[in-house]
Amino acid sequence: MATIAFIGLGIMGSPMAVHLAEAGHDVVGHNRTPDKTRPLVAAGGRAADSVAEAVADADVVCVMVPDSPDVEEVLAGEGGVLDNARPGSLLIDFSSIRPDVAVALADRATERGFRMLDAPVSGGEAGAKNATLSIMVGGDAADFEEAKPLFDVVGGMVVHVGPSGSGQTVKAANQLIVAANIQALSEAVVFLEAYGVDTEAALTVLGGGLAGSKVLDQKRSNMLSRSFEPGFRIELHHKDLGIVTAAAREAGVVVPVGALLAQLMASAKAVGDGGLDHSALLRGVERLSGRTGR
Ligand SMILES: NC(=O)c1ccc[n+]([C@@H]2O[C@H](COP(=O)([O-])OP(=O)(O)OC[C@H]3O[C@@H](n4cnc5c(N)ncnc54)[C@H](O)[C@@H]3O)[C@@H](O)[C@H]2O)c1
Repeated sequence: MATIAFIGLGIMGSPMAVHLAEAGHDVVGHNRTPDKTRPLVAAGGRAADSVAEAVADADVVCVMVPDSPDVEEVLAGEGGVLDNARPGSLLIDFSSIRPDVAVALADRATERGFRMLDAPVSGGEAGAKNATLSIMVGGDAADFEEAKPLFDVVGGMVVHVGPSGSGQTVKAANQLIVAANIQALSEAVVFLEAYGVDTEAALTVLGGGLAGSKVLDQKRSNMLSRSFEPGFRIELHHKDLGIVTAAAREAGVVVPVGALLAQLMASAKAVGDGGLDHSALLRGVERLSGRTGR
């Protein structure tokens, strides 16, 4: 059993760390707001007051924080992982960040004697709670094989997709697909309601055909009941669409739907919806259609 430091115990990190502790690993968690360590401690893990304390004895360091600058701070900032973990230990970044930042951080980690994998996840809060996440892993194949038993504790579909940064590139594609799916579903729901169709019945039959999706299964109740507690915040998905559009531009690939989705999410943030679940893109459809207030 490994000693695992887990930095970032939010919506995703907390249940992931709990699963690792329940699997028998010695998990030491740290979060900027300390009360978030409670579920891990209740599951037999330990809480640390700082990154330095959490990583001091770790064989493996897991990171699950919001954005590229957060991962840079946790790894390379003052009091961070690179200065305080044991060289040789394996660093796994589960956060969704820019692929170029992932590559740069892996290079810095390697220079300091660490090994590093980028391992962003998909499956949402439900996937984290049920340990059924899809995990797309970039980095060295031997390091992936070493980490695979840990990935299997928190994940369902776990795939090594290529060298360092590849996991983040795949995750960017994932976020483009999910956002388009949610926007289309939102538009369909508002459209069906405008015609007075029984939306429950409609989504049930749609779910059995080619329009069926995990997005439909997981987000239909949020949309129909207009309950948008996250889940996955629009502001985080907007961050991911920024990654998609920048990386696509860099590669000379045109992503008009991605660019539009980034604008729609920026509009949602501008009206104060950034902290809501991404299924609240439906509110934007209602606003544009003059159908608010349901
Ligand atoms: N929520 C989802 O459905 C989902 C799904 C897949 C991927 N993701 C990705 O996973 C990552 C985390 O998302 P989340 O929804 O769990 O976010 P979250 O905001 O709920 O959790 C992030 C946690 O990190 C902590 N944190 C931030 N900076 C820190 C630092 N420097 N030191 C210690 N703790 C720090 C925060 O206090 C917070 O508790 C993001 O990159 C997101 O895009 C989220």
